[in-house]
Amino acid sequence: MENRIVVKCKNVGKTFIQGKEENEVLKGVNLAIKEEEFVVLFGLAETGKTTLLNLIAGLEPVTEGTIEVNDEIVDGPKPNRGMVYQTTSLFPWLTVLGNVEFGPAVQGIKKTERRKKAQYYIDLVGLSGFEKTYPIKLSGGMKQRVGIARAYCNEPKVILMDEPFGHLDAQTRYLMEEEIERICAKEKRTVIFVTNNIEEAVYLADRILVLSDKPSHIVKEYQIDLPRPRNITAKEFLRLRKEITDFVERSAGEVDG
Ligand SMILES: Nc1ncnc2c1ncn2[C@@H]1O[C@H](COP(=O)(O)OP(=O)(O)OP(=O)(O)O)[C@@H](O)[C@H]1O
Repeated sequence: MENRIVVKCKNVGKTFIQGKEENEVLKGVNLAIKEEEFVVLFGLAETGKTTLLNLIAGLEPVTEGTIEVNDEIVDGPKPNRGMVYQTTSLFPWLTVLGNVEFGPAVQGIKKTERRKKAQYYIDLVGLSGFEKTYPIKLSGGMKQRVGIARAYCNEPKVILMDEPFGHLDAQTRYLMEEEIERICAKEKRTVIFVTNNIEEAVYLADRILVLSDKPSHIVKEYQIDLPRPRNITAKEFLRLRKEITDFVERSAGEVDG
């Protein structure tokens, strides 16, 4: 059976107004993302990837068009959309367990039930044994694991990840890409993942949506049907990586001159 559509953007536009300046960042964005699909938003710097993610999260209002998540118009943040940021803003006064169970606690889920849930996701992200540790004692990669567990623990319909590995060193980044692949295979969710790293995009995505320059819209999409886990040195992987890079550079070049 065809998976149903969970996220829909219809003719979405976003203009920021700062004083007398108007900055039209997105214009005519149309997309449809299926249940359990892993979609990467890819584009050069400042093409509005984070802005689009924030609109889908309901953290910013659209200026034009509509966004629907799970058949509901987005008009503010909701627990059915979980965010994982580049620098994970963990609560420093809470332990790993406290951070992960924070969402369910706010939603009023009883202690035994939310503990069980939190423990499941802590184990899933490979942090068993660190339940009582405070964020200050964790490495960057471990903090991102907590951020992922925290997002999953709300059991959202859609997980939105904004360059979650952008600040990690290369080695940890590779490891976390493998980890997210493993986590997604076990806990199927709809994921929208922002990156400007092409290798990461091809490694993780079921589908890559390429954003144009500002005002941005989706200029191209690539269905990535390579078997998982993917081999970053495989011929087809390298071919796709080059094809997408060439496309993005060519389209940027057309605008530049
Ligand atoms: N809250 C805001 N107020 C005003 N302008 C904003 C705001 N958020 C983003 N912008 C502007 O929107 C444009 C796109 O920024 P955005 O961060 O969405 O791009 P991006 O593709 O995610 O960039 P990068 O890859 O560099 O992180 C930029 O010109 C930025 O200045």
